[in-house]
Amino acid sequence: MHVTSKYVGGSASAGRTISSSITDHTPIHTHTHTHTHKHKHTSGNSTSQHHSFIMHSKEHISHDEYQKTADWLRSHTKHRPLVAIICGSGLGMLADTLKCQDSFDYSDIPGFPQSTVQGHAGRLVFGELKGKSCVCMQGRFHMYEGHSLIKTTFPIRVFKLMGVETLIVTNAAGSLADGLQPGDIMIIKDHINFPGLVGLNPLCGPNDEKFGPRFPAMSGCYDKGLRSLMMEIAKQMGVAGLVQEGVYAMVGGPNFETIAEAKLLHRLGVDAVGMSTAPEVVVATHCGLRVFGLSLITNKVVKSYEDSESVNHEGVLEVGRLRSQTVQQLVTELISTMEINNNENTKIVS
Ligand SMILES: O=P(O)(O)O[C@@H]1C[C@H](O)[C@@H](CO)O1
Ligand code: HPA
Repeated sequence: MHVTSKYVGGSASAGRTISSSITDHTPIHTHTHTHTHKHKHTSGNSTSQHHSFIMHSKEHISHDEYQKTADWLRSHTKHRPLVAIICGSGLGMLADTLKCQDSFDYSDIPGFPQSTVQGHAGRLVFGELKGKSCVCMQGRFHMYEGHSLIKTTFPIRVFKLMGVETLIVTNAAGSLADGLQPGDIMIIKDHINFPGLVGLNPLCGPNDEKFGPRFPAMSGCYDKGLRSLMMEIAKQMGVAGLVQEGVYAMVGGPNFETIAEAKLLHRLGVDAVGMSTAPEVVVATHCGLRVFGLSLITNKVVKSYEDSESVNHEGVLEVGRLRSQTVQQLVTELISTMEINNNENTKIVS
């Protein structure tokens, strides 16, 4: 494997003591925060959102509806992306690095849900990363916002219909593993979809065979080749000490874990916990997308009654900002280096 890019700011040596600028490759210490949360207000009808959440298992979006949104986007942008990126909390800046941008507020895209979480801009950005056409979700949808899982994962099938072949998911997550510190980056090796295990699964309801089979396999849903490519890239960048593989667990949120829940997750072998990603990956795998996932560890999950620290969303966003450059460099290099099918979809329509 040959990784060609040069990096600015990475130390030559791997290991936890890598030093660079204070905002980048240094270990990050979290604090107990006492800020109150500010939520974005949207024009969405909260009553109908709540209703659709309750009705999640009966809700159905037809193939035509996904197609309509895909067609609308194709007619409004010259880009024909093969790679889609979902930006996690505090990681939206990745989209700003795209060249030749066409961007759309979610509220302007027919059929798109609205993002309501602070730190999620609510914009779809098309553009080029290292000459490769990409689409980036600056803000994702979470179950706890009141979206049904069908709505939460709506963009994935739209991307599929637009010709996307690879999905890169990023998220902010709390660590259970002793070896994962705030500021570390976890390549997702596998996930535990807690809502899915009890039937809160976007694939519930009538199966659309045009997207995939009724009973899709999920073993190997995080592409092995891309995982090892990312490790190689991290070594080349001199940040291998910040990067390791692990298991992500999705919980429903929006509250962070109790100490008893944290102990349970730890005993189950969960390395990092968050409130997203698994439904997106399930839908992407169902429709045959290749998936790569990355968690930015923003906090340690409190798992001792002696510990007086507590986590909050502002702290999560802060670590996202501090590590955004490293995450951007890693993802950019992954896209630049990975093999992408070179069919007519890669071309920009003039
Ligand atoms: O969208 P992600 O999964 O990155 O967001 C995480 C989980 C919650 O939405 C939020 C908690 O701070 O960050
Ligand atoms: N728990 C759940 N979700 C999260 C966390 C956490 O500690 N940190 C960021 N997202």
